[in-house]
Order: sequence, then C-alpha cells, then structure tokens
Amino acid sequence: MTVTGAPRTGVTLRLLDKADKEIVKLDRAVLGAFYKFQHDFRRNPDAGGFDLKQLEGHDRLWSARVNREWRALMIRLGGDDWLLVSVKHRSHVHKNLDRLNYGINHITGAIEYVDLQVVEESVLRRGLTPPAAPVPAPTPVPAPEPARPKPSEEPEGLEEPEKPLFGAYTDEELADLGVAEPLIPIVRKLTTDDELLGLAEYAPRHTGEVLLRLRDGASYEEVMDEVTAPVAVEEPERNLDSADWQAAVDRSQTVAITDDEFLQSILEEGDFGRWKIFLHPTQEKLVHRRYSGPARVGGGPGTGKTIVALHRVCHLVRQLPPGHTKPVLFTTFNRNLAADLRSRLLSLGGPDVLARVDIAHVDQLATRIVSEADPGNAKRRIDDTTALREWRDLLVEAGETRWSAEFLSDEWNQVILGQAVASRSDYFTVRRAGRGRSVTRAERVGIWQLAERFTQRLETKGLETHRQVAERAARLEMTRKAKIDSRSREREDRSGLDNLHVEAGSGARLRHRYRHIVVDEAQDLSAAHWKMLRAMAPSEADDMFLVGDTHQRIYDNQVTLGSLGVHIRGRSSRLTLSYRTTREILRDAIRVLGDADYDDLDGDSDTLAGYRSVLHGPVPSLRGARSWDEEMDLVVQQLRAWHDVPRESTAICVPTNDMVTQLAERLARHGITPTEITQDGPRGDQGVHIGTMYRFKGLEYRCLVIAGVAEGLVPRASVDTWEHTDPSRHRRELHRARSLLFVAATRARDALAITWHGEPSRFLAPLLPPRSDT
Ligand SMILES: Nc1ncnc2c1ncn2[C@@H]1O[C@H](COP(=O)(O)OP(=O)(O)OP(=O)(O)O)[C@@H](O)[C@H]1O
Repeated sequence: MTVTGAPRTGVTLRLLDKADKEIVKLDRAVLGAFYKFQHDFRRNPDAGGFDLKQLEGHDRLWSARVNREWRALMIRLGGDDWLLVSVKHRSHVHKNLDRLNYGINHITGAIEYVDLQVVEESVLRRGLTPPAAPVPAPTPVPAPEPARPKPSEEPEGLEEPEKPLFGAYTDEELADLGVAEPLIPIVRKLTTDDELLGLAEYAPRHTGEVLLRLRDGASYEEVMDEVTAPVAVEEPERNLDSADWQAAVDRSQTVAITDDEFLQSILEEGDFGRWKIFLHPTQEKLVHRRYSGPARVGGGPGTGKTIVALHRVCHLVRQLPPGHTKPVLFTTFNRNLAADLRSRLLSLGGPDVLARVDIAHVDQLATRIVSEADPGNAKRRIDDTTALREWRDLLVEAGETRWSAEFLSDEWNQVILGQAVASRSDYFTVRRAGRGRSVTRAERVGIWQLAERFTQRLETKGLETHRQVAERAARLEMTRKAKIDSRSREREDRSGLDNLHVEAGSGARLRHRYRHIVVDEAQDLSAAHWKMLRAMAPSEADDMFLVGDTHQRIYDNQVTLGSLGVHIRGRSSRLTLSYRTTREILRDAIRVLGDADYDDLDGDSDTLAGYRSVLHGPVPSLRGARSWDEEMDLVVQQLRAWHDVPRESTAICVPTNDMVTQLAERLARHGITPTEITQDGPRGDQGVHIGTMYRFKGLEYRCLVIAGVAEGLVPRASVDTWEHTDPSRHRRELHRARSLLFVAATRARDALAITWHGEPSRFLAPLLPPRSDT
C-alpha cells in the first residue's frame, strides 16, 4: 500500500472495547500490516491507498484497506474522529454487509457494534462442541448447582437443552435491561450454557453481563438494580439523541490510539493490560467523580478496587498544579502490597505521575512520623505473638490472676492502642464494642495499671510493637494538626504543601502533609492508622479515597470510621463485577462465607449482593485424604494435572508455616520447584508459590490449591477454646478464619482445588455433599 499526502492534524482514531481482542488474534503478517495502517491513517485518512469508503447501506460504517485481503471497519463519529470496531477479511465484509450492526444502546447510551454473523457462528460452534477449559478441570467435584429458577417456574437445568434459556422474558424486558436489540432474536434461541457463553464472548459487554446474571438466577428486578441501573443514562437523558455520537463515545469503552508504542503495548499485554485502558463504566465514574469529603469504594474480591484506586491516584495527580512535591499519599496495609502499587502506578501513569505520589504502607508511615519526632529511637519492633509472651511473663511476675494474658493483650491492642486512648480518664469512657465481656469502672482502674506496667516493661527492654508505633504516630499527627488548625486558619496557603521528607527538621511553617490520601486494603487498618491518616490531610473535597472489602478482613481491626473523623456517609459505593475469578469459583467462595454479617467500616452492614463474574472455568475440586502425608501427594497430583500452566502462575496456600516447609520439600522431591512467599512477597519468579494464607492478601494466580483445609487447622483448634469462656471472641475468631479462607479462594483466576486430611473444615460444609455420601 502506498500512502501519499502531508500529515494532517486533529485526526483521532479510537479503538472500541473487544476490537483489540480480535486484532490480537490476527496472524503476524496481517498484524504487521495493521500497525502500519493505523500509523498512516492517523497521519492522513485521505491519503491514497486506503480506499476509504462508506459501506453500502450504512450511514456511518466505513471500510479502509489494511492490505490486499484485510479491511479495517470504522464508525465515523464525525469529521476526523474515527472509531475502529473490527478488522475483517474483505470477503467476510462483502458477504455480510447486512449483518454488520451498530448503534447507540438506548439504555446505556454507549456505542455498540455487533457482527451478527460472528455471534451466530460462535453460538453454533459452542453449541456443537464442548468448550475448551482454560486449564485441565480438576478431579471429583460436586455437581454444579443449576441456576436459581425464577419464582413460579420449573427449574431450568443443563439437561433440558431444548428449552430456551430466556423464554421467561419478553423482548421488551430484555431491551429494557440493555441487551443489544439486534441480538435479541439470537438470545431467544439460546438453549445451553455453552451457547450463552459463546454469545457473551462476542456480544457487547453489557449484554453479556445482563444475560449471565439472569442465568445465575437473579430476578429481572435484581438485574435491573445491580447490572443495568448503575450504567444506565440518567432519566432526563433517556430520550437519547441517537445522532449524538460524540456524546455516546464518552459513555463507551474506547481508547484513543495516541502512538504506535501505546497501541503495541495494549495489544501485547493482552488481557493483562486491559485494566489500564478499559475501565468498566461503574469504575470510571468512581475514578473521576468529585467527592465533597472522604469516599469509600467497597466490593468483593477481584472487582477492581485496587485498579480504581490506581486510576484515582493518576486522576488526582493530573489535577495538581505543577510542582515538585508529593501531595498525594497512596497507602496500603503492608510492604509487599505497597511495592506492587508502586510498580503498577508506574506502568499506568509513568514516572511523571509517580514523582508526585508518596507510596508507603501504613506502618512505614507511622515509623517515619515517630522517628521524625524522636530521631534517636532505637527500639526493636516486636509482633503481637511476642508481645503476648511478655504479657504472660508480666502476669506471672505480678501474681495477677484476674485476667488472662490473652484478654489483656486484646484489651491493650484493640481498645487502648486500637482507639488511641491516651489517658486513664479516656479509658473510663471509651467504647469497647465487640469485646464481649464488659468491665466495671474498678476493673478498668486495674487494667489501666497493668497496661502502664506493661508499656514500662517494654520500654525498659527497648521493645515496641507496631501498634504502639501507630498509636504514637496518631497522637503526634493529631497534635500537629491541632497546631496547624489553630495557628494558621486564616493564613493557610492552600496551594503550598510540604511532605514529611521536605519538612523534617527544616523548621518550615507547619502544613498538612498531603492534599489527597488514597488507601487500599482499608478493611485491615486500625483505628490508630485512621486517626494518623485523617490528621495528615486537610478536610476538603477529595481528601480521602478508601477502597477495601470487609469480607476480606483478616486482622482484628474493626473500626467505625465516623468516630475517627473519617466521614464517608453518603459517599460510599460498591463494585460488583469480578474481573478475576470465574463464576464457578466465585459461587463456592461465597458459600464459604455463609450468612455471617459484615460491616461497612462505618457501623452499618455490608453485603456482596450482585457480586458476579462473566468468566467461566472448571468447577473447583474438593478432595480429602486420610493423612497429611497422603494429602501432600494429592497436591503433587494436582500440580501435575496443571503441567501446561506456567509454574509461577500456580500457587499453594496452607494454614501453617510447618506445612509450607513440608510441602516445599515434597514438591522438590518430585521435581517441582517451590518458591516460598515471604513477608516481602514471593522469593523469586520461578516455580510454584507456597505460603500461609495470610501471605495471599492482594495476590492472584491462574491456578491455586488450598491445602490443609481440615478441622483443627481451619479454623485453628485453639479458636474453639473461646466458645464458652468468651463467646464474642469465639465469634470474631471464626469470622476471621472464614474470611481468611474466602480471601485464599478468591486469589484463583481460572482453577481452584481444595484439599484436606481427616475431617474437612466446617467452612467447607456448604460445598460438600451431605455427610452420608462422603
Ligand atoms: N476494568 C478492568 N479491565 C480489565 N481487567 C480488570 C479491570 N478491573 C480489574 N481488572 C483485573 O481484575 C483483577 C482484580 O483487580 P483488583 O486487584 O483491582 O481487584 P480488587 O477488588 O482490589 O481485589 P481484592 O479485593 O481481591 O484485592 C486484576 O487482575 C485486574 O487487572
């Protein structure tokens, strides 16, 4: 192809969501021709050689020559604004001119393109041959549950292929849910799940989401509320001007191709890079909204909370006036997660964005604050287990028997440090919600005295716990904020902000450390962390943006944000579409949670209503063994069955450190390289990752085994010792153990296998057949 003509400015070539998936499948030569085509087209669409023409019978659909055989299909949005929707062989275009369909969806207001021929073929193909599972299906599994039938309807099962899947809905109902209207006649004919999955692959995204949710058993009203309403154009806009393609493009998932490298990176990263460019409309709204104060985004695992937080950080940075400071804090629970945020932010926003963001985990921040105030501090940090040992020793030495070491340790962590209680009089009035046993005023005097002795003991030994540091940092920051507020209310210079590092020791005028704070894994931060963070930014619009899921809380840090000065009421939203896990894994993970209650970080309850996925894979496998030794062999067998999955995309999660060591040895003996996940993340890139459940927070793998899911291990046997002595603590510990298993199960993207030895964990009961069958 010869391209002539001078470059022209103002040409925009956009790519519609899903067109990238088609392009990436083109063979190498055609892909090469396509790269050249898009480069030349962006320079000058009128240059010779493209044979650019409007397709017969279509107002806006144009074709351009990619090479002799292949054509790019584009919607002309107006003037020099083009939307690339497909790249097809020319014979396909000519034969199917009347089957190429595009328009503005009257519910979502987004541009949709459908090649009816392709959709029909994919439905038929799926209908005739079983789909290839992304990974080998693991062995014995309970039968999949049929979708929940609509009330007053016979159950629909996979066994009745002749019955239309969506026979219970009228065309109008489907259209009102936002199903692409040209597809409704095909939807009517679907009779199997495989056909439905085939259609969902090529249909516009929203159509797939609606149909799969209906098929999951959700009612029409539920689908309307959960799937359609969040992306529907507002009522006053309902009378969409179907000619306004420029407005429609803003509501569509598209990306403007800015340069060759950008396009190449989108295509090369494939599914792994899509989070950077195609946000779901519900994610998009959260990223760009202006919030009058702290905002919180919840949602089940894999719904893209971290992705939203990353985009939000970029958005906030792009609104900043030019400068060299870091007015945005991006924080999370631990070092490992913070390192991951840093590399993803760099990949999303590049070095310019990264340069304006301070990324640090909460304990690191607390340590910085404390060191800034007390540079000579050389204390050794100890964890909660070592601290508990110190409590035991103290009680023995003091001859104290009124309270157990565990009780006092919890009281100190959760009430005294947890709520940053600074004085005995504060302790008399502090709320002890969730602590189970109540304590009298006289008892509080005794507990406070012991707490003072305990802190003195640590002081003398040169020790301190992370919680102590967090609490001290919170107090320091709150004092600092009080000074800022009182001293400079009228002379606050809103544009100038200092950071910790800039200001330390400089004697500069006190200012808030950050203008915006974005928090990931918010469910695991303690009250002291929140107090510290709250004091670090002025209370203004867009000050704090928190993402987290209380169903995944695995540390005992329940808080009520409102009481800590972080007022999220009225600014809370939830994401519900999982981009990570398949529908099969998600269904079992939800069953593990049972009907326990979860909070919304602010004293009310949270739910996973509407939590769903459009991804599909094998049903999780469940296998028991007689002994741990036998179970380890099961794990090896499972890994062998996954031989075609890269080892580093496979992981094993177990309840204890000893099991990590033993399993690693067993794998090595069978020639499978193990890589331990340490506190700082996996020790290397190679091999199957192995770690305890706590280490899996924030990670994801294609294939995952959760081993040792047995009574006595999940939950730990010691949890039941609280059953009668402290029922409230017993409940909390069970809750936590359940969440831990839920977090582990939802790390799997394609396949999940759960194993145990002896008696299976009680949390697996909803997944297992009734006892008589086992
Ligand atoms: N809009 C999107 N397009 C493509 N992929 C996405 C999108 N949003 C999220 N993902 C992918 O889904 C997976 C889960 O995303 P993310 O880690 O942000 O979820 P999360 O809600 O924070 O999960 P968790 O609560 O388990 O930590 C990641 O692989 C991410 O890249």
